[in-house]
Amino acid sequence: MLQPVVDADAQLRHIAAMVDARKCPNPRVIVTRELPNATMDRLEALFDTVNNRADLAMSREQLAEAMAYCDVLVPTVVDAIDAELIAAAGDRLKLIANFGAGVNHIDLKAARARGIIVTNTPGVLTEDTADMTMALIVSVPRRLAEGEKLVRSGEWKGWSPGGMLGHRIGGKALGIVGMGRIGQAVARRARAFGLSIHYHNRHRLPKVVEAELQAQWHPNLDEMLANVDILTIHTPRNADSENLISAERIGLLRPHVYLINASRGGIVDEDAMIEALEAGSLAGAGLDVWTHEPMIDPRLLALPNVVMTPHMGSATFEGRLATGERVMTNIRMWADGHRPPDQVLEGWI
Ligand SMILES: NC(=O)c1ccc[n+]([C@@H]2O[C@H](COP(=O)([O-])OP(=O)(O)OC[C@H]3O[C@@H](n4cnc5c(N)ncnc54)[C@H](O)[C@@H]3O)[C@@H](O)[C@H]2O)c1
Ligand SMILES: O=C(O)[C@H](O)CO
Repeated sequence: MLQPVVDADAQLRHIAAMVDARKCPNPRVIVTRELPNATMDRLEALFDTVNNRADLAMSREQLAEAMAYCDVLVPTVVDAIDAELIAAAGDRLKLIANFGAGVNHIDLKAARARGIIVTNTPGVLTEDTADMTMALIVSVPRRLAEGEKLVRSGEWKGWSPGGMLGHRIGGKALGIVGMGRIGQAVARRARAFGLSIHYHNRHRLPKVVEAELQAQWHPNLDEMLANVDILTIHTPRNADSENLISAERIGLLRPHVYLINASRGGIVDEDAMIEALEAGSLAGAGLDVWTHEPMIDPRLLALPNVVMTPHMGSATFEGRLATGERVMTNIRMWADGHRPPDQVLEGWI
């Protein structure tokens, strides 16, 4: 008779002990930046939390100190959690529960090498960011910022047939690069504005979703770029999307095209985009994110056909509270010994 290779009871005891070891009933949580009061209060009620109650990002030294003494770090997009900081983190640090969807400021590979789980907050910011993107899609061709500036200047002389003419968006072709949550939410809005939807994504969407969005898949990004009137970017910034909209690809866009980016700086070659705008080979841009945030290339400030917002795509009171809840769910699930629902893995985001 075959003998079992391992004693099943012993194996179960071993698994139970491992789960217990992972349970962390009252983890020390350090939050790097002031969050909504309700979120900070709940974090303090639920965990052994140290909130940074200042609306100032931590210095690198403060981050290193925090990472030496906590079980869970709650950073935001402005905290560069690079390989060096992760390598120097204390043994206690087991979870980085990011307050936000994008995690390009965290070195996922280095975190995995140290056995540190990283989570984000997908879904709760989707509609707000799509609203802001849609606002940029409308604002740039219709010259909203220029019009607002004219009224404020006191220089407006009244209505005229040729005054403030822009371009209609209805009937135009919208190209969406990155058709995930936000890309799809933008597509829904854009359909209502009469735009036709074209998309390029790492994976093709299920036929039923394509049908609902009336979206046409373009496996070849270059081919899509050469045929759209408005281009909007919604991929995360990752190894594959870095400089995805390169100088060469900007060169494929027709001169009447508007480029919108509410995803991340670094995906679009900002220098090449500015040169195209200055040369008139790109009609305009709507930008919520920047290559060197919060520094803005001064050449952009001089361009009237660029609408600029300060990384505020997800900035709603409701969205911030929901983001906080998502962070707490991830911490609670992890502390109870489960896999947190929003774990992100390098190569999957
Ligand atoms: N401006 C803001 O305030 C704000 C707010 C929220 C999110 N964001 C940004 O938006 C990004 C997208 O968020 P989401 O919730 O839609 O993410 P998501 O994961 O739901 O969707 C991303 C999509 O991009 C695709 N993708 C990834 N890399 C690609 C590549 N190289 N080429 C083509 N497709 C690629 C993925 O397959 C996925 O379908 C976030 O990562 C974040 O950087 C910005
Ligand atoms: O990615 C996000 O959630 C926003 O850009 C803020 O981090």
